Amino acid sequence: MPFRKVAIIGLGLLGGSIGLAVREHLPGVATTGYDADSEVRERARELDLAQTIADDPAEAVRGADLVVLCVPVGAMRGAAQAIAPGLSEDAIISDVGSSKQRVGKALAEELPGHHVIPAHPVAGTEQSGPDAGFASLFHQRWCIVTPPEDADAAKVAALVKFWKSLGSTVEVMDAAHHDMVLAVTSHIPHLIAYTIVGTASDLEEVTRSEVIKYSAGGFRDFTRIAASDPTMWRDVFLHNKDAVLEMMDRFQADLGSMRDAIEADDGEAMFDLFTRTRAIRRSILEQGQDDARPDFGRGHE
Ligand SMILES: NC(=O)c1ccc[n+]([C@@H]2O[C@H](COP(=O)([O-])OP(=O)(O)OC[C@H]3O[C@@H](n4cnc5c(N)ncnc54)[C@H](O)[C@@H]3O)[C@@H](O)[C@H]2O)c1
Ligand SMILES: O=C(O)C(=O)C[C@]1(C(=O)O)C=C[C@@H](O)C=C1
Repeated sequence: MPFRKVAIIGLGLLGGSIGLAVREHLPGVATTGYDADSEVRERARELDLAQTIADDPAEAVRGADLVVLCVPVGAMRGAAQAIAPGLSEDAIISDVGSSKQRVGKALAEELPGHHVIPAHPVAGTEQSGPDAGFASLFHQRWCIVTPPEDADAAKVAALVKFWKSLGSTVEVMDAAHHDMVLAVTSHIPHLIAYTIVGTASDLEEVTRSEVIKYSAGGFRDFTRIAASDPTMWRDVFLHNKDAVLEMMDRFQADLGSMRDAIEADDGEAMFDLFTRTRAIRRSILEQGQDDARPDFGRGHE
């Protein structure tokens, strides 16, 4: 492994999981952690999420050859400013943020002359906080690395190797492309879940208790997604605004077409779409990229 010491800034679901995963998969690699919230630091010590938990961000990154920022995307710039005084010259500074263009720009602006290589493990749950982390989170999951054009190839290779060691399949991609793809596959689905659960709870004739009572089926899946962390997702929508708005326009147009099909009793249009979407789900299952993988979901519902 090209790294001797990994510093993790932000010790919630992602940061905690990285700490636990490094201990399991890379036992020779030292870990330090820091979180802006002193209660999270305390809990991280109890849970042993990293070998050392520092009370100061610059102290946490001192001597680290890989620093991974695991804070909400809106907090990345501030976290970069806070670690700057402690960074080694040849350290890689990466992150796990769900949107990449603005995060990459903020990190590059705050850390000129450093090796900034953003990344996004496409792995998570609706849970947050230090108790939510688990070592197998990244198993059989994509991790998308979005290096700037002038990135040092050896440093990119080292980061790719790190994520592979934690069980991920790695793809290197342009940040703008990442943001467009993830807007469709992750950000808009969360927006739809937040909206539909909000709509259901707002409806006067569907009381809150009935929403809970009858949510055993498909609606329950939406409520899981809609329970995701409000700070994280507010930041994602604001930081990937352009791609999210573009995809929302597409989605609204498609929703309008579906409305027209229902109004016109056009069963064929509906049947064709539902057949296509069923095939997509089946191909996802065939590729093994699903919650049905053996070590996922248990104990994290
Ligand atoms: N939750 C997911 O499913 C998921 C999946 C992939 C990527 N991500 C990304 O990972 C990042 C972290 O998400 P999470 O789910 O672990 O959130 P989380 O709420 O579980 O943890 C975030 C932690 O960051 C800390 N923090 C906030 N500002 C800080 C700062 N300036 N310095 C140090 N610590 C700070 C918070 O106190 C909190 O403990 C986000 O950027 C998110 O977009 C999340
Ligand atoms: O499974 C979930 O609960 C998730 O929402 C995980 C999920 C996703 O949309 O796939 C959420 C945000 C991330 O940036 C990566 C993964």
